[in-house]
Amino acid sequence: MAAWYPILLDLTGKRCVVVGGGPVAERKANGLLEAGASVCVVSPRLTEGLHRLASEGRIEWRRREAEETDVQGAALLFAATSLPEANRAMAEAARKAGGLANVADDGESGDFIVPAVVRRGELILAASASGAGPALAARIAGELAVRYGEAYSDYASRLRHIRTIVKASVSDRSERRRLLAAAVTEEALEEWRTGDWPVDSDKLIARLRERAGESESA
Ligand SMILES: C[C@@]1(CC(=O)O)c2cc3[nH]c(cc4nc(cc5[nH]c(cc(n2)[C@H]1CCC(=O)O)[C@@](C)(CC(=O)O)[C@@H]5CCC(=O)O)C(CC(=O)O)=C4CCC(=O)O)c(CCC(=O)O)c3CC(=O)O
Ligand SMILES: NC(=O)C1=CN([C@@H]2O[C@H](COP(=O)(O)OP(=O)(O)OC[C@H]3O[C@@H](n4cnc5c(N)ncnc54)[C@H](O)[C@@H]3O)[C@@H](O)[C@H]2O)C=CC1
Repeated sequence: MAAWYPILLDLTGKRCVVVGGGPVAERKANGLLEAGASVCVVSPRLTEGLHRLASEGRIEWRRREAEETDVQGAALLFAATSLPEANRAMAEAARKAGGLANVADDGESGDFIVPAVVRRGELILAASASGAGPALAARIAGELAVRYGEAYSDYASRLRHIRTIVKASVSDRSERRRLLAAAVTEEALEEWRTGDWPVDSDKLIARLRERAGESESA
């Protein structure tokens, strides 16, 4: 069994080909669109959702059965037809063409599998059971979505700004690490979100030193 390596890919504008037009293909296509990929779906039929995306011009639709040439220029190939042999043949073709393939009916015969994902702006939470139980991955992602609510989207964008200030104002690396650890407690994140904004750099550093000191003496 594979010891899968988790990674976040930048797919902005990159060509990704999904073969198959059922609910599984739709889920993959939607995940790809969220990541800004350029999506092409090859299938004689589409779900209603995929149909809408095609008519809105958000995906390219090749209305026919998949052919090996469909993988040309694809960074990623998602084989999600109902035919295992077609899925395997397309994955093989994608690999030969230098891309990576996902096989929906048999994860192990592809190069990567897709985790269950929760997006909160720049915060991305992913859960995977390595194919042992996709429903478990989905359940855990559902729990993470409750634990890490919409506020985390603001938290992440404020934190990006704060980190830029800390990096520009504190040259000592261990001090930077100490301050940034103090910046990410739930209490601190809520303070950045609800406090006056934008923050004054000197005041922010002073406040972070205070917070770091408090947590160290606690
Ligand atoms: C290996 C993998 C390959 C891949 O697709 O990358 C794969 C393979 C298979 N899935 C199957 C079934 C189901 N898959 C789901 C759901 C999801 N499946 C996803 C990923 C993966 N599925 C990869 C492993 C990831 C991991 O384990 O971490 C998720 C996380 C992400 C996504 O697809 O976007 C998404 C949840 C999204 C969400 O809701 O958050 C449900 C639940 C449901 O539909 O409600 C069921 C029914 C219950 C069950 O069977 O467990 C079957 C049997 C098909 C059959 O019976 O014919 C196979 C084939 C096999 O058995 O290996
Ligand atoms: N990885 C996952 O999360 C899951 C995977 N599966 C597996 O994925 C497969 C697809 O699942 P669903 O979308 O529910 O199936 P589905 O049967 O609803 O859809 C299959 C789609 O493939 C198209 N198709 C069939 N032959 C084709 C070909 N040669 N070229 C291009 N398109 C072709 C059909 O027109 C249809 O749109 C299932 O057979 C199952 O084994 C099922 C559930 C979850």
